[in-house]
Amino acid sequence: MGLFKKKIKQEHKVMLQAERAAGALLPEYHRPTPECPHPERWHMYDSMTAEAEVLEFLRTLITTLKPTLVVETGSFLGVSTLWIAEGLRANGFGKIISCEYDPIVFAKAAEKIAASGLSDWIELRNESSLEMHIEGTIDIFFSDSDMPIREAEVKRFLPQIRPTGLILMHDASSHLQIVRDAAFKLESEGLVSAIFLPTPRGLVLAQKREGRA
Ligand SMILES: C[S@@+](CC[C@H](N)C(=O)[O-])C[C@H]1O[C@@H](n2cnc3c(N)ncnc32)[C@H](O)[C@@H]1O
Repeated sequence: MGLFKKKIKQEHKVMLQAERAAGALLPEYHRPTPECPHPERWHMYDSMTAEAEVLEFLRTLITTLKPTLVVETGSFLGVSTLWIAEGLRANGFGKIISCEYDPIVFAKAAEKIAASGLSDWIELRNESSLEMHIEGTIDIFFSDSDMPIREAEVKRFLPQIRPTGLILMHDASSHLQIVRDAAFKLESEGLVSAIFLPTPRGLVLAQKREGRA
């Protein structure tokens, strides 16, 4: 091994950790921020999957807003995809399209989704959010891929997002400044109105300005 040991990709490392944890809930591990001084009051399955409370919030948003089309970028192991799909199943209609560009992670997510009984509500794609093409109008856009590309991702899909719909940007805490800055920038350019939920990793809820009645 020594010098030539290949660096294991963070996503793959967390994937193996998640497998070993076998669905056990842990206290949230992200460090305190001024807006969220007690992250340990939240829970997580692993450091990539959204906080357990955020997953519950996603499902509730789906049953509250009754979307026809939800788009998620960054499926990871498909956990947030499944919580959203549960909301769709409770509604009795709608679909989520989720993309994951890493083929190894994608294969794991596909396996999990196939075993879940929720496949009918999910279209999982092994592609990049920056190349993905979506037909039709998006009711909820959940941006949860690589942090440096979130601004580009939201801008790419903005024309297709319904003015009464919602844009969610995960990892927007002041600790993970890059997504927070992207949301501030989108707001300062007049593209969206945003609120910043003080969860451990930060969650932006936004609505596009264009077309607002
Ligand atoms: C934070 S994890 C997603 C967590 C997941 N949404 C959840 O809460 O269960 C981010 C994932 O995005 C993937 N990713 C990164 N850049 C991407 C891109 N451009 N398109 C699609 N997936 C991407 C990574 O491989 C990783 O699995």
